[in-house]
Amino acid sequence: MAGGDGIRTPATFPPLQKARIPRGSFHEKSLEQQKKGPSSSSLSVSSNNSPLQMATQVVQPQKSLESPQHMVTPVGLSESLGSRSTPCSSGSVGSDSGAAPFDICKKRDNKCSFKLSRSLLEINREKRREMEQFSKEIYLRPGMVLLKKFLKHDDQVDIITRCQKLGVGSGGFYTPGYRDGAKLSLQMMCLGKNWDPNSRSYGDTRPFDEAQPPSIPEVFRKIVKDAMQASNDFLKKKGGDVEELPPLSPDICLVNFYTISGKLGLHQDKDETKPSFDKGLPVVSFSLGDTAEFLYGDTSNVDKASKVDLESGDVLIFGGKSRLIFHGVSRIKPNTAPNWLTDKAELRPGRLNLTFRQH
Ligand SMILES: O=C(O)CCC(=O)C(=O)O
Ligand SMILES: [Fe+2]
Repeated sequence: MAGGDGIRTPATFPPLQKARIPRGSFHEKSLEQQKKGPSSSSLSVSSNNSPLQMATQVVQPQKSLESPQHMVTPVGLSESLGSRSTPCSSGSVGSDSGAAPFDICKKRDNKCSFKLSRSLLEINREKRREMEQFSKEIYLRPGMVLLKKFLKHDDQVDIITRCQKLGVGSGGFYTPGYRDGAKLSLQMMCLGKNWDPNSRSYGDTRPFDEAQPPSIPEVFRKIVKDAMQASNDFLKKKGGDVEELPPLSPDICLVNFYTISGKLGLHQDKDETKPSFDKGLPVVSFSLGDTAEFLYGDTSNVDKASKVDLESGDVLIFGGKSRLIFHGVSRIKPNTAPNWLTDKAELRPGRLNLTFRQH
């Protein structure tokens, strides 16, 4: 995440425009400006629906969903609009370090879990049916590949379990806050290095509680490596002048948990280093749980963005010519997580996302 004009600082809400916010942040722009697109984007504007995108069912977003008001949850409105309105949100906010840790998994209730749990036979049948839908690769645009259903079932459960444990410990999930009181509609945890949304920079500890981010589990790195390999094998097979992506050795992983009301405004991931960008080192993103409507495009103008669903098990890679693409999550589709996953991993309603980068 991170970055630049838009960083994960989605949107504008009228009262926030007066607040102290970093120059050039997405907060700074008026609603109208955001609809029109940035006046000084670092990327050139181009219309983006290539025939390939159409062929891969990438569709233009519905305008009503992309209203910037939806992308930010100012304090005071969070109870009705933001992630806090759902029963499963209880993470600490910014410097509010006394709050209970946020648990991405449901509390086990022994009394009712017996009655509600589905039979093993049923779960296995569903798992088999899911596995029959083979993984496939989708070329979204130069430098951007979507590996559908790349994460194995057991890996998905393992990733959730590990993130749950890390998330309730030191350096675990919190609601990123801003000095101006606006906060993102998600819970965040950093692995490897801390990304600070206020200064938009990486550090060894997070400023509000001095906690050190947990390290990136080795198994996560291995999956990233396999995904890069699969993506490059696919690009090689495609041939033509399609660029392959340089290998990533991630030292940062940002973990986001979106409740069903979670969102993330269009932004660029541009707080990593120049050598990282110059090499076009990709961002590798894992999706687990409920499906996200993911937007991407050449500007922060939501009306010009393309849209693709990210389902549980999907891995999205954007590097090379797409490394600085604008991207965001316009909504989470409730009740779309596979039943076998919610049964086994007991993930709360919502979506877990991990983005790996190299500083
Ligand atoms: O949730 C996602 O798919 C995107 C997350 C993201 O863009 C970020 O963390 O910077
Ligand atoms: Fe991002």
